[in-house]
Amino acid sequence: MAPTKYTNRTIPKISLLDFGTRISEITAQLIQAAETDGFFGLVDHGISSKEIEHMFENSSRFFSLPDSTKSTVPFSHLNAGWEKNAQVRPSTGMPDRKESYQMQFGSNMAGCWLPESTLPGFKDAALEFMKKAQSVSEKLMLCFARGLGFEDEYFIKAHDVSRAESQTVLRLLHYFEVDSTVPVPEGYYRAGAHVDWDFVTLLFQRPGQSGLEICPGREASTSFGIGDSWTRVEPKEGEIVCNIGDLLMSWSDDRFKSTFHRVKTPSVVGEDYFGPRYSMAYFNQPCTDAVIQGPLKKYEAVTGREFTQKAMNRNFAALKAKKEALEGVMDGAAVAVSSS
Ligand SMILES: O=C(O)CCC(=O)C(=O)O
Ligand SMILES: [Fe+2]
Repeated sequence: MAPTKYTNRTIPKISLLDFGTRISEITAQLIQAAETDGFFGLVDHGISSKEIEHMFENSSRFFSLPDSTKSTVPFSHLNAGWEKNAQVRPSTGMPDRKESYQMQFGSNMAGCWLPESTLPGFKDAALEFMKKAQSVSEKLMLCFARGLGFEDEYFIKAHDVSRAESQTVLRLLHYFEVDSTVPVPEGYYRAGAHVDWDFVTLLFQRPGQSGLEICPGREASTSFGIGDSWTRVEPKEGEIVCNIGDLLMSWSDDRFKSTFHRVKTPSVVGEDYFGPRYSMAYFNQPCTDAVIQGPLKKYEAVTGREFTQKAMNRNFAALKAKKEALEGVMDGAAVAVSSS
């Protein structure tokens, strides 16, 4: 693979400790991070390392089931369910080397949960963890609302997970172990470079299972950050890595930056991590009927449903262009387009 240029950048670390009394200070830090890097690490957020690890154990339980069982809850056009080697990124034109399982709170999950007898306790544990991730997300939403001059509850209402219109997703990810003796073909990524389409993503990683890389800022970026200088983000126990998605970028009239990121396929022995990588991404998606427009009205108002549809269409168009450029390489590959 062509060598990547790396730069050491410090990603802002933001503590949510004493949220009620420190809210102004936290808001200022979040706005600063959102305007510059588009990425930040959250600590003292109220989800313990034990709770995160417990959800990772549930994730491993799910992924260690046979494919024939997981395939009974396949990925659906409602952005829920299981896929394997099927998410093709426009940046690479190749399927990510991974499997993932997406869960939502409401009826979009109909037929996408495994029976209790197959995976006892899993659904309850997942929903409980999702509620915790939601409560952290709502703190961020309150601060972003204040920073943009909206009323405090504005974004929280637009992402109400108790409503049937909710589209918010927890994605469990499993990247397969890589054989260090086999050279990595050009263009292979565990997850190809992309931006997320959501409001803000909360990413949970397991210490030691590295590979996440980010390319901060947006204006100066080349297409998908290829050729730009990247920064590795090492997983730290208890820390949630957050990134601004396209939705918040648009809802802030481009004041906040949605940022390219990817997961490298390990290739350098002694430097990269070749073992399996598990991560979990909580994508804050707008309710289908939420109306999205920034305070400066830079973009036309759209609903949450239209925003998601447009993002999917853009992704499909970019993918089609990439496929045509790579004619033949992609024949027969199934395509899953989802939250990122
Ligand atoms: O696994 C990771 O660290 C990144 C996952 C990601 O960016 C995504 O699924 O959108
Ligand atoms: Fe992502």
